[in-house]
Amino acid sequence: MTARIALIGYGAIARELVEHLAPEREAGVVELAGAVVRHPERHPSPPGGFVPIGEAAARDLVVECAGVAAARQHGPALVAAGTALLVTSVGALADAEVARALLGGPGELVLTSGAIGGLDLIRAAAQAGGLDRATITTTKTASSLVQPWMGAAEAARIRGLAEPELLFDGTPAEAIERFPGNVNVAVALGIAARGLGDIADGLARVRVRIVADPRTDTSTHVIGAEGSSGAYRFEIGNRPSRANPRTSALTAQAVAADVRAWLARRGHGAAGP
Ligand SMILES: NC(=O)C1=CN([C@@H]2O[C@H](COP(=O)(O)OP(=O)(O)OC[C@H]3O[C@@H](n4cnc5c(N)ncnc54)[C@H](O)[C@@H]3O)[C@@H](O)[C@H]2O)C=CC1
Ligand SMILES: O=C([O-])CC(=O)C(=O)O
Repeated sequence: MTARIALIGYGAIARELVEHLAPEREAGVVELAGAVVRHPERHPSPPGGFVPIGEAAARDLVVECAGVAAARQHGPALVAAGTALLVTSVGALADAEVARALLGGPGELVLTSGAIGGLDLIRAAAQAGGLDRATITTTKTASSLVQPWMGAAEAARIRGLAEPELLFDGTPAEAIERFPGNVNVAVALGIAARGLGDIADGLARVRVRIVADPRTDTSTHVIGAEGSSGAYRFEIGNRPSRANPRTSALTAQAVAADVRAWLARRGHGAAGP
């Protein structure tokens, strides 16, 4: 049986996902059946063409790869309509009301680990009460951290940095509001660290640092965690996406793996463990 999948967003992640899913499309396991975007005229044509969100809701799976604001705008109604939703902009769940709606069903919600890893360990330790605190230090090229809310002078200063600079040190909720396209991974870490409690409990255990590095060509996430389960450190050095330097290329690869796991769960095809 063919699974019909719609995309929200048709930027770097969505287009790379289309390429990664070529084997499943050729085998007839997946049909990419349209993309929802705000400005079709600014995009190349996606497989299945541009569709309104109401049409996307009728697909077997909707994959959001459009941003935190788009996930908050469209996600709750899709899940309420019973549509399965795979969210890339995991930072959307830093808002408690949005998180409640997304986790409340009846549609299935899948959250990607995206540009990081090690969340299985963090989840297991936290659920056992063995994780007290975690940190994530995200380092990216200076220009990829410039945000629309920064003044022109601040943006130019960051683009012109000669040395690495700490741009942010605080909570995941604050980090995702200020850098929505850069630190969804910090909220994903907080969700894994929730243990058996609320997402807010997990987010409260995480401290986020964002570093602009004018000399790097890698997007790095260094995760530390500790508690009675042990002390852990993961260092992830990702190649940035060619199409969007804010985004690690691993993200679309992770989403493709999530789609394959979802297909296997729904009996649409085989996926390895
Ligand atoms: N979980 C993770 O590890 C990661 C998550 N992300 C998330 O994925 C998002 C997308 O990343 P990219 O593909 O690199 O961005 P991009 O900027 O290349 O593409 C974004 C696409 O979404 C569309 N879009 C924006 N707002 C929309 C809306 N309200 N409704 C419909 N379409 C809308 C844009 O027109 C564009 O087609 C990021 O903004 C970020 O939130 C990105 C990297 C890693
Ligand atoms: O792709 C990355 O390295 C991380 C990222 O942008 C995000 O989490 O939003």
